[in-house]
Amino acid sequence: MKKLLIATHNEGKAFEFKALFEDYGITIETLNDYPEIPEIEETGKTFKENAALKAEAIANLTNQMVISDDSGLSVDALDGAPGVYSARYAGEPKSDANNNAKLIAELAKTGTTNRTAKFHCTIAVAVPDEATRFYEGEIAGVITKKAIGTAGFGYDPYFYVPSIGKTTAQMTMSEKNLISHRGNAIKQLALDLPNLIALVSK
Ligand SMILES: O=c1[nH]c(=O)c2ncn([C@@H]3O[C@H](COP(=O)(O)OP(=O)(O)OP(=O)(O)O)[C@@H](O)[C@H]3O)c2[nH]1
Ligand SMILES: [Mg+2]
Repeated sequence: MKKLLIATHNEGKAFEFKALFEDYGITIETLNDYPEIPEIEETGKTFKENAALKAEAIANLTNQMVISDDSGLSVDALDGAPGVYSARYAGEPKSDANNNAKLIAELAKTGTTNRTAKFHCTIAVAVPDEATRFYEGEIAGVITKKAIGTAGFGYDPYFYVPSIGKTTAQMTMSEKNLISHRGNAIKQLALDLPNLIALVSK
């Protein structure tokens, strides 16, 4: 297994996957390398449902093992929002800047001092005619009032990790990958790598 297709258009995720899989000698392709593949609608109500939708559709279209990532931010004071709508919280077309502005406005509206949140990531691995496998990861944090840091993507400038003393946008990619929801999900996947390699070489 030298090349793996990640069913994503998100360059921020793709960068993190590339760095994480490099350590295993695996090269990553994304949907940006396959412009002919149509957009898969994320109609699921959970990260797991959406991750399955994306991985299974693309595995069936390309007849190969495909990995997907469905992830997002859940804010306690907003009853778990933006959750599965994280990428399109402020509507289409997707915009990190508009999503962050809405997040800060919605939190301010509640008048609460509780700014705890978590990032969640579900990775799905689909192979045609096989049961899809899932790997999950989370990281806890606190939403800042102002943007801090310029690295990463999405909500990173507003996601402060108390145990590290930085937002995820102040971390290098390897620092973030060591502790992040995506890094933690990939650690679970890595534990299962022998089974995945057996699946793909069937
Ligand atoms: O600051 C962040 N740091 C992260 O590490 C992170 N991981 C996820 N997110 C947010 O959650 C959405 C995923 O939604 P999502 O899983 O549907 O992905 P997406 O639509 O961006 O791409 P695709 O993989 O579906 O093509 C993203 O767009 C972001 O807003 C993150 N924000
Ligand atoms: Mg998406």
